Amino acid sequence: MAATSEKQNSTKPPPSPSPLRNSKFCQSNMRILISGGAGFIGSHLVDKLMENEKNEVIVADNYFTGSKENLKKWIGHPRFELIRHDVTEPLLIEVDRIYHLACPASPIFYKYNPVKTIKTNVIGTLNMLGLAKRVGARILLTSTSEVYGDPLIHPQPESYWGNVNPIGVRSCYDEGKRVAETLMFDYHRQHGIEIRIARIFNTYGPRMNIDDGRVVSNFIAQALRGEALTVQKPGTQTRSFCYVSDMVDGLIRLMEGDDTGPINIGNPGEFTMVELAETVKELINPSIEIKMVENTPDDPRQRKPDISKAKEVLGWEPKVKLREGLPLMEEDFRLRLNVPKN
Ligand SMILES: NC(=O)c1ccc[n+]([C@@H]2O[C@H](COP(=O)([O-])OP(=O)(O)OC[C@H]3O[C@@H](n4cnc5c(N)ncnc54)[C@H](O)[C@@H]3O)[C@@H](O)[C@H]2O)c1
Ligand SMILES: O=C(O)[C@H]1O[C@H](OP(=O)(O)OP(=O)(O)OC[C@H]2O[C@@H](n3ccc(=O)[nH]c3=O)[C@H](O)[C@@H]2O)[C@H](O)[C@@H](O)[C@@H]1O
Repeated sequence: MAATSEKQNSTKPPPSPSPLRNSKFCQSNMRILISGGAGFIGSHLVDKLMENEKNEVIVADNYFTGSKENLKKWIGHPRFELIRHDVTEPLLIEVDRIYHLACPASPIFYKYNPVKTIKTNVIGTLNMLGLAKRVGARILLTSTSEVYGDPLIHPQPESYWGNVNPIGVRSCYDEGKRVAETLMFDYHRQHGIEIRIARIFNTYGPRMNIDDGRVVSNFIAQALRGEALTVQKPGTQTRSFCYVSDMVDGLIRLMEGDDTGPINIGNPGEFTMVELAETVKELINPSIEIKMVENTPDDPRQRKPDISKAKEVLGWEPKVKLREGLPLMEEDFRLRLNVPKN
């Protein structure tokens, strides 16, 4: 069922930034924390933010699904810092912006330790909001299209409240992110914190873990290893795939814009899993087989973002089509799997 949410403005002014920000020891104009910055999207966000010499970037990550390898070109850089930190514990530092990404994203990994996943989403987000409140930082949460569950409205606008199973095996993630969104708005209304919420739709690109378990990385790795592509039944379920550079551009625009969100950020090009498998086969390895395998419970049957709001409010829309993005990811996977192109 669709429902329209009212714009929920805060009644309080935002807290003032720490006086330390004006101290002579502060060399950058903007000190930015990225929780989960050693992961797939986070490390691309680091690359983009480090291009600006006025930015100082701090990554806090527990390396559950991320790695130092993703950030190796920045380690030792004077404007970059990497901290081994679990967001379920408080973090005391001085920053102006917080991109809060920390959370395993692949279903295999978030279902591996569901209690930890929900703690990461709830306690982790509370800790990041507490930090934002203490230092007067603006905070962006990377929420997910999974807040729409198995959607009954298609494509999904931000006003749709979703169709989520609260006790299913995916709930640690999708209900966890829903609570994280609630916490963001409660801190905004109660304490005047400046918040931004992105609802990210399936994103792919170089640096995804090879055995991450998500569909695009699975298919590319399988095609390169000469293994059959595993389409989970029925294969007619759809997803909309966004290339990572478009995603990073959308996240930065959202952070620096005036709208709290939530705003859908994703590519509206929609494909069935059979169509995706056929495209990967055609582009990477035409001799490969496609085989149907069992699916997991509560797999959403369709997913496509309505991005009217992102276009209007952020002036953002994705540029990279699936057929352009897949070869860029293939190149990276070839290098890491050591499979040269013939
Ligand atoms: N990639 C997508 O398609 C997608 C879609 C929707 C939402 N998102 C969201 O975007 C964010 C990044 O996703 P990603 O694809 O880069 O995933 P990823 O798994 O590559 O990155 C997540 C990062 O968070 C870190 N992490 C996990 N738990 C942590 C904890 N308790 N403390 C500190 N660090 C922790 C991991 O080690 C990893 O570096 C996540 O919040 C995810 O929910 C991603
Ligand atoms: O974009 C989102 O909001 C969410 O999307 C994904 O969740 P999901 O769409 O289930 O991602 P995949 O595991 O890549 O599955 C996509 C589809 O591919 C299918 N699949 C997966 C793997 C595979 O080998 N074969 C296959 O057919 C699945 O059944 C599913 O229908 C992400 O993993 C979440 O982190 C993210 O929040």
